[in-house]
Amino acid sequence: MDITRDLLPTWRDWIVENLQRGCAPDSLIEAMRESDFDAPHASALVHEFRQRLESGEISKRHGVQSLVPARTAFEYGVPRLPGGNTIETEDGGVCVAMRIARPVVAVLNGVLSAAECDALINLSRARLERSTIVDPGTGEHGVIKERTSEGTFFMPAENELVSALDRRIAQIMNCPLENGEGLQILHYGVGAQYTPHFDYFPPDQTGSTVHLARGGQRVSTLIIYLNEVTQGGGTIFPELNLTVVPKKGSAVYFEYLNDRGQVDPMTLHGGAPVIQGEKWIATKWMRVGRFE
Ligand SMILES: O=C(O)CCC(=O)C(=O)O
Ligand SMILES: [Fe+2]
Repeated sequence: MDITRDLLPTWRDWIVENLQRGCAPDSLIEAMRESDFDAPHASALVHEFRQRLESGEISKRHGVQSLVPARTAFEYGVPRLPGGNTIETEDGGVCVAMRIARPVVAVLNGVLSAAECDALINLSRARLERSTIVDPGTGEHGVIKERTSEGTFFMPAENELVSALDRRIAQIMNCPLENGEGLQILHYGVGAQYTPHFDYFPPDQTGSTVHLARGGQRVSTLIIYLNEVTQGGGTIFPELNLTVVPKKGSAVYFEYLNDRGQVDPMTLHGGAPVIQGEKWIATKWMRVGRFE
């Protein structure tokens, strides 16, 4: 029996694409397990696609020729994130606690004060809604079980605090202010998580077109922790075996679009389940052009 017969095309493409770009099969199986595949099934699927890719059979049977030619590897240029141990902003500076060069990831301390974190949480509480994701096929927003947080967006310059923070964040991320999407606040209760994903819009997928029309591809992400989580809730980077532990006012930064328009799959990341306590974050996504 063909074990791939009942698999959704989005999962099929996801497995094929990730195998082609050299992801470890175990990290795919792990991500699938977190999306409620049972382990033997996930493992069988990944190994089946691996064999089909190796034998060259996959393009004939699944019609995914566009995925089959080897992608040119992501080329790292000069990081967009400023160098140095601190990053200056108009109202102070933030400390770089840790940097990785490939992919470009950094942990930053002192991005927000404790009072600013509390103010953002208080402003958001009353307007939280269940978070959605963009369906790669249709481009529509939908609620899925892989993302169980609640959130809200602030419009640019919606209030004085948001204006000041947006300016500071743009300086840290070294991008024009107007390229930023509205600051997003997320809240995760016990058990809530966001399984590993990319923040960029998958270049090959039709659903991306509508999003790319507004400001182009995403360039970089800043996730700011607004509180401390008693247990769990770290930001995980499965390709790097890295977990960033939430610390109030600190942030994790990563960038994934180069000058050639390539996106960096090593920035796969997610929010691990909150085991005890709750988790509040503010996320900023920068676009390559003006976001309107
Ligand atoms: O919750 C986290 O730590 C990750 C959030 C995230 O990946 C996102 O909002 O895109
Ligand atoms: Fe993300």
